[in-house]
Amino acid sequence: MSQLKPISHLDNNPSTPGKFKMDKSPYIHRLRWHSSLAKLAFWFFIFLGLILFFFLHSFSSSPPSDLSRRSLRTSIWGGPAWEKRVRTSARVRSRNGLSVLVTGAAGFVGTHVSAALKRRGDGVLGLDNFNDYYDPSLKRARQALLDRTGVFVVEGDINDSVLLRKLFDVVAFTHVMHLAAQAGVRYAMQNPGSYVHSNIAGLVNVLEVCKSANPQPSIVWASSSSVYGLNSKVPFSERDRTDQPASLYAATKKAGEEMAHTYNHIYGLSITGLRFFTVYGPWGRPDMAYFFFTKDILKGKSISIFEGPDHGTVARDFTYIDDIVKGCLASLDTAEKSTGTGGKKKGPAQLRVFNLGNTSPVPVTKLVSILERLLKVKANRIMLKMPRNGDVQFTHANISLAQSELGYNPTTDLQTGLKKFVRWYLNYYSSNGKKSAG
Ligand SMILES: O=C(O)[C@H]1O[C@H](OP(=O)(O)OP(=O)(O)OC[C@H]2O[C@@H](n3ccc(=O)[nH]c3=O)[C@H](O)[C@@H]2O)[C@H](O)[C@@H](O)[C@@H]1O
Repeated sequence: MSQLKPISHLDNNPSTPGKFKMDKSPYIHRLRWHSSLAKLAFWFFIFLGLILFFFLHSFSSSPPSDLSRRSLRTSIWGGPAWEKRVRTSARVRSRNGLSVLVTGAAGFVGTHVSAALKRRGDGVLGLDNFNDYYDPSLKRARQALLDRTGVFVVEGDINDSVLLRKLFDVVAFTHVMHLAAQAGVRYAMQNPGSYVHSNIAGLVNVLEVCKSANPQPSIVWASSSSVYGLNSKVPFSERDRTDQPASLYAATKKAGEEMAHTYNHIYGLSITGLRFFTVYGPWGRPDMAYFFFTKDILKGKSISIFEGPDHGTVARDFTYIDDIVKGCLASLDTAEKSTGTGGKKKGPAQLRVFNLGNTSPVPVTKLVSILERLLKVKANRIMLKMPRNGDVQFTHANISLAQSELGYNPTTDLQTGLKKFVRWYLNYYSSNGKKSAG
């Protein structure tokens, strides 16, 4: 009997030394057949028990890693009403408008870019997984803001290729503004897997879906000034070396730029990478220094300010969000069409990388002084030697390429931008006293 074959095969396998000494009478044979079955069942249940144990254990360990939190998250989507919302949100309302899928739409830059696109009549659909890297209630508040402007944010992960393909089935997006990422330089030491999950696997998934979409969209995505790493030539130009990342975060962004090259080369995807320089402003990210310095100064808590070797200045080319948004929109507007169809390249396609910075680095000590003045509270400063945590001592953007190709021209200095941030912060966190900055 064919069913017996695997068993007899198992029987011939000398897994226990005594097995082959047994009598081969039919009765004994049946007994042996039953005992093998019982053994199989026994080991099967032990195996099942072990799987169950590890499964439950991974749930109960606290706190769960960011990666596990992400992968456990399920999104609810689909159905005619959902598709209608998707279509309505992505509908273009101006002549020659774009139809843009914005990933990371409930993030800091994603919210501002989505709102700006919608305001000028482009079709916008958001996608965000609402992970809890920082307070998700802030992301929900941004979502509510977008909802009021007519942007629907679908809850889902960029690694979910079924969802992404579905979105492209429903809407023929002309552009993808890919901003979903695991951000933060220092957190990469705590949760490296989350960077691989979002910035490597997630990006590949987005590129895979875009390459097979018909028509292929043009892609603009967020790289980072951190790719310059240990580069000491200032200001940082797109032509400078970027092969010495100082953090895993930077390494994943650099890897993203290389993968962009590959997808452009093989599939004809039009891709533009934007190296953002320390973006700040209203609705910002609570994991960034200007944000948690504000919170801690107001609470009377001490703040650690990093300094370089020999008390060297640590400085950043802080860039205001409105300037970044202009750079993002200009990148979308100047993006050429992808050239592939059916997953095949038909001709050379555009591949670009731009610095989007402010061109005027400011020491972190000066940032703190501005905050003190705006908040009318003296900070309790603790000067600390910069820990080896992925930080670099300074950043400074050369923006001449973005100026000539995109017409990018940042106009907001740190004092002006922080004033707007502080106004937003006080208003957002003081309203009814319920919210807290974490
Ligand atoms: O430009 C970029 O590409 C990057 O900008 C920021 O990274 P970073 O410039 O390190 O911004 P913050 O984390 O806000 O730090 C700003 C400055 O404050 C300093 N710092 C930070 C934390 C702290 O406790 N003390 C302190 O002095 C840092 O060394 C840095 O010089 C973002 O967090 C990254 O996601 C982004 O990719």
